[in-house]
Amino acid sequence: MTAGPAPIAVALDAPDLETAARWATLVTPHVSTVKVGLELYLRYGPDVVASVRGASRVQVFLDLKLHDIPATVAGAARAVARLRPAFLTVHAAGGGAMIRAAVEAAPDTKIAAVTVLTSLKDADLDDVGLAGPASDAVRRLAALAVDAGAQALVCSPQEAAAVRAEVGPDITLITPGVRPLGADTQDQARVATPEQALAAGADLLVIGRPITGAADPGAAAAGIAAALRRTVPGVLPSTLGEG
Ligand SMILES: O=C(O)c1cc(=O)[nH]c(=O)n1[C@@H]1O[C@H](COP(=O)(O)O)[C@@H](O)[C@H]1O
Repeated sequence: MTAGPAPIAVALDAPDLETAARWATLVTPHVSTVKVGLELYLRYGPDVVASVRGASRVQVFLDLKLHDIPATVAGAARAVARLRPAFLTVHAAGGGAMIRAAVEAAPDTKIAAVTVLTSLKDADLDDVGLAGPASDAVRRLAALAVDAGAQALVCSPQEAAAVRAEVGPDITLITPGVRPLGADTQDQARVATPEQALAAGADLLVIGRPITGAADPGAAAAGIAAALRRTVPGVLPSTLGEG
């Protein structure tokens, strides 16, 4: 990997805007992307995107995990498209027509289809009506989403290599469930280290609490970025979106 921001999306899952903006300022010298999720967006609305983007050129990943009938998802995607996020998440389980509706409604944003949440383990899949194991369900949903036009996929690093083999090189693979060696997994079930995720073919690693929960989030982000450079030389993110 060359110098420059690392292919990391820092999940700004903060209870208030001041904290999120502070984290964003601290990490943006080191990472390519910041992620705004439901906690911030539902509290502060669309203005939050400009607040965390600040004066930087960091990509904003809008993680709203839309999951509804196609017309409703199209309307929601259209409503946020003007914010020009690099990525917008939808749940792949909403089906092909729903994913296609989002893709058509937000032409300047990569629609990222969430396959199987990284908090679920194989034993949980029965309960939510998915035929497991997780690796099979992820591959099925990944293929469905790409057929429907999704330009990005969200899966755990444990499935990244299999998904890459399934969908080819042009799809942006995004992996949450990333934990540096020895870090607490918290509510994540299917995890791997940042180095393993990148080596498995991920283009963008979503990392939240291991960075934002550190005493110095900027130093934590810089440390993970440096470790990636050391251990995965020559690996460049292939298809990061425009922000
Ligand atoms: O869509 C996501 O970003 C996502 C999908 C998924 O399967 N698992 C998952 O953890 N995420 C998000 O990734 C982030 C992970 O945060 P940490 O567990 O703190 O690193 C959170 O903001 C989640 O909402």
